[in-house]
Amino acid sequence: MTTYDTVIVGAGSAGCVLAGRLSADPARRVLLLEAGGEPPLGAVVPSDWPSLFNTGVDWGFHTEPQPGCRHRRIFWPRGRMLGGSGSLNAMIYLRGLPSDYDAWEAMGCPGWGWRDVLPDFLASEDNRRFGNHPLHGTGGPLPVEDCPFRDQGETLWHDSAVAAGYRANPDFNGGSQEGVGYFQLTTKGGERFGTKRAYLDPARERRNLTIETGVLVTRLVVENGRAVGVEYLRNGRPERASAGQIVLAAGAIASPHLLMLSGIGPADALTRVGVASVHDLPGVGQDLQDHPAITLAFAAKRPIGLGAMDEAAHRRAVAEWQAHRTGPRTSNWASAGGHVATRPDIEPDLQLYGIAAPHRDYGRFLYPGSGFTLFAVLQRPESRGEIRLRSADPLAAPAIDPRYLGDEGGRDLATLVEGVRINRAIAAAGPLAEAIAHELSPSAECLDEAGIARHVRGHLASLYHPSSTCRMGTDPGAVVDPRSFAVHGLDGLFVADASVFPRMISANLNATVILVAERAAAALGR
Ligand SMILES: Cc1cc2nc3c(=O)[nH]c(=O)nc-3n(C[C@H](O)[C@H](O)[C@H](O)COP(=O)(O)OP(=O)(O)OC[C@H]3O[C@@H](n4cnc5c(N)ncnc54)[C@H](O)[C@@H]3O)c2cc1C
Repeated sequence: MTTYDTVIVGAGSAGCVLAGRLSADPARRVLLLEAGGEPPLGAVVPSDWPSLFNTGVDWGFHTEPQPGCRHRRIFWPRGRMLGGSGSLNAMIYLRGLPSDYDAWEAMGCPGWGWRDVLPDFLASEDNRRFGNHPLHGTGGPLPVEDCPFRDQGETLWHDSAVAAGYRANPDFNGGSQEGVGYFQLTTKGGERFGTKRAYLDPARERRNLTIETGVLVTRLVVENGRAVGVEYLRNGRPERASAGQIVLAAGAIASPHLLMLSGIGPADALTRVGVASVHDLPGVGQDLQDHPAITLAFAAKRPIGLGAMDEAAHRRAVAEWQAHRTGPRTSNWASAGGHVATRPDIEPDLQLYGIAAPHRDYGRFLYPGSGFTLFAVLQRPESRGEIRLRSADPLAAPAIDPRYLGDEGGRDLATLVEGVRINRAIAAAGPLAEAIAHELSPSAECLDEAGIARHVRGHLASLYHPSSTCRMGTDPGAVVDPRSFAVHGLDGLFVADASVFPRMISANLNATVILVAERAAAALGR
């Protein structure tokens, strides 16, 4: 058994940052353990991320049946490769609202307010459009740029949203998030550029960094209140590594799962499935939050943009990408969007997307021909769910129960119903009104309030943003210390990934996951 200074579990968005930063100290021996392997070509070509779903690089989870969603199990892809979910995400770079981080601070996380986190966001950013700017950084490891390709259908959506009364916003990470425009992406030279490329690859030759892929971590070894090592399977055979610091960066599902498999979590629940309690920590796996989304699809009167591409046009696009790293394959197909408020007195509570192809569930169900899909995504869900152990077997997935639309007041459902109305208003305005032939089934049949609510319950999908299952804080339900990232009550054990968010943010998560990992690396390196 080899001994390291730091073992990092999971080479995802956060794990790659941690490995890159911590191994910069040549005196520190770092081991990075990852269940998956090298990302395939589909993780490099920006347009191809949905094609990775349900393949070997996707954990391909499903939720428990959701009572609020007609008892459907909802699909939750997660990356299983170097770069993790950041190797199959849509690459959108968006920070939360300043009020999100101020709320974190108010929840008992000193130093996490907007004033404090902004400099750290800027330090990791290398913005290729805005350059030096009070709200943007240059020279950081993470390239941020405009989507290199814009589809005609995306422009039509944008102009219709403006015609429907939403203001054009040239920079969602600028002074205000509100309005419609185009998201910036973490791409460079026509390729995905997540934290694997930005932080891990430059560190891979370091002699003090060992990267083990294809190994499944099954348990943390805790002795006398201190985490001293990890157990993992390589080709089904058990191995073990020990270290002074064990850092969980396995994501918002697997980090609480591993804690619970190791006896760290709500003692009663662990005992019920046959795991001996090592450290009773009731908050582990609790407070699960996600961004639920509802879509409407529309057929176009005539071929437009992406939907107009025939077999030959797709072949040309592939050839163009192969030769020059330009053209349609550099698009994430989700760069047109924005943020709107459903009530006059609040900050934007819905994120919108205008996608230039008619589909459901991120292309898993495609309608033939040209058209549009309009998304409304709930930004600050009130529903709270949990990750719990289904069994003591580390090879069994945990139960994922976000309890969508489970909030008592029904605010989550009401906001998504309003999102459907907003999207119909956009579809009926400006150039989309001209281009659209009709709304497609099944949403087309849902017209009154009750019908729209039925559509939301029957077709809500995830935007794939689980968070907060090992949240930072100092209250009895908190799991991680907001300054040191240490698991409360144990020595040598830390968590640094999307699971430590004290509360969901009003944006896609990756930029904030990188912030968490940068801060954890600084804290662990001290
Ligand atoms: C399809 C999709 C699209 C998204 N689009 C965007 C977007 O456009 N913009 C944005 O900001 N966010 C987006 N997100 C969210 C964002 O990518 C994630 O929130 C972020 O990547 C989470 O980072 P993480 O480090 O917490 O976890 P992950 O990146 O998921 O990393 C966890 C890593 O741990 C490994 N692991 C897990 N368990 C074990 C184990 N037992 N042993 C060994 N290794 C293990 C996993 O294989 C994985 O590599 C998207 C997510 C998905 C899934």
